[in-house]
Amino acid sequence: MSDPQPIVSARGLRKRFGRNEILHGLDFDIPAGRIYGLIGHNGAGKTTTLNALLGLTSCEGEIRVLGRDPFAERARMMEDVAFISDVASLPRFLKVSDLFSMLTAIHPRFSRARAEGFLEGTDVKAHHRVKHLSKGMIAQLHLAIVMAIDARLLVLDEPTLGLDITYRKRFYRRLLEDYMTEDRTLLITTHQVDEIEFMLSDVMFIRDGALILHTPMESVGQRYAQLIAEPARLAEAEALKPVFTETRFGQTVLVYEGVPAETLAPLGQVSTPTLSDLFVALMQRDAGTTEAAR
Ligand SMILES: Nc1ncnc2c1ncn2[C@@H]1O[C@H](COP(=O)(O)OP(=O)(O)OP(=O)(O)O)[C@@H](O)[C@H]1O
Repeated sequence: MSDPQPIVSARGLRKRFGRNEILHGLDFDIPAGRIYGLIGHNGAGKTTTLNALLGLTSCEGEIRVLGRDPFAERARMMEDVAFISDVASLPRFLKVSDLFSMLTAIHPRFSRARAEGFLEGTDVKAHHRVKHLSKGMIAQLHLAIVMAIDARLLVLDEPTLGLDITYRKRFYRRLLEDYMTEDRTLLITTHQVDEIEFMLSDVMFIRDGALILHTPMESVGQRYAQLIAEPARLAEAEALKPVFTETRFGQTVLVYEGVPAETLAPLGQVSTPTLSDLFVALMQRDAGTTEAAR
């Protein structure tokens, strides 16, 4: 059963480092059972947002995770949360078996048997030291640890950094097929938007510390349309006020918000923008013309 209470709830979330305001008052809810992508450029505030909801940094405004204040009740909250930053974050000097012992000691919902079961048939053995594993083997170990933690909220910050495309794809497929249930919620940040688009239920775009898009994936196609304009109809296409225009290989590509596909169809080839196309379009749009989705 999905929980009607949001798993994460933020109101007016602000973060300052000295005189620099990094997060400018974020408002959002993440309901249970959803797979959220938090997407933004370098320095946009993704990690700071994750740190705020993991209780790793104090913030102004209000934030609740699983009904708790993450900063004040971090230990209790983390019993139901799994967080892994990037694959390089595993302690390199430990043997795999020692790592599992450590995790057994520190995480009440870590199942050693499940992690070991997951590694059966891979090249990663209990006696291996992390520092002697290849990046691909580390990815398998990383995934085994993630899958062995029975968490209600799983937070992944650039989880596949440095991995080749095969391992990245495998990582996400196993996560989706073998881990996700309607009682679990996943929040993931990555720069490789195309690779997670297939699994997301919702997306948030963050730019310069502000949410400029927060929407379920199914409504992206209702709100946005992309047009490759026929050259003869370009002036008409531009008159419909695209949010973004770009020339690619001699073709003019325009992205629209709130313009029906039927209106655009006579002017060229219409499609729903991919998440990466939408990201480029909305990130380059003037800051004053964007607005959060809900
Ligand atoms: N401890 C800190 N002290 C001062 N400024 C900081 C600190 N941590 C982050 N920042 C600044 O806050 C801004 C947001 O950083 P953050 O790490 O949240 O971005 P990000 O979206 O995760 O970027 P990336 O994709 O590069 O990881 C950056 O300008 C960064 O320089």
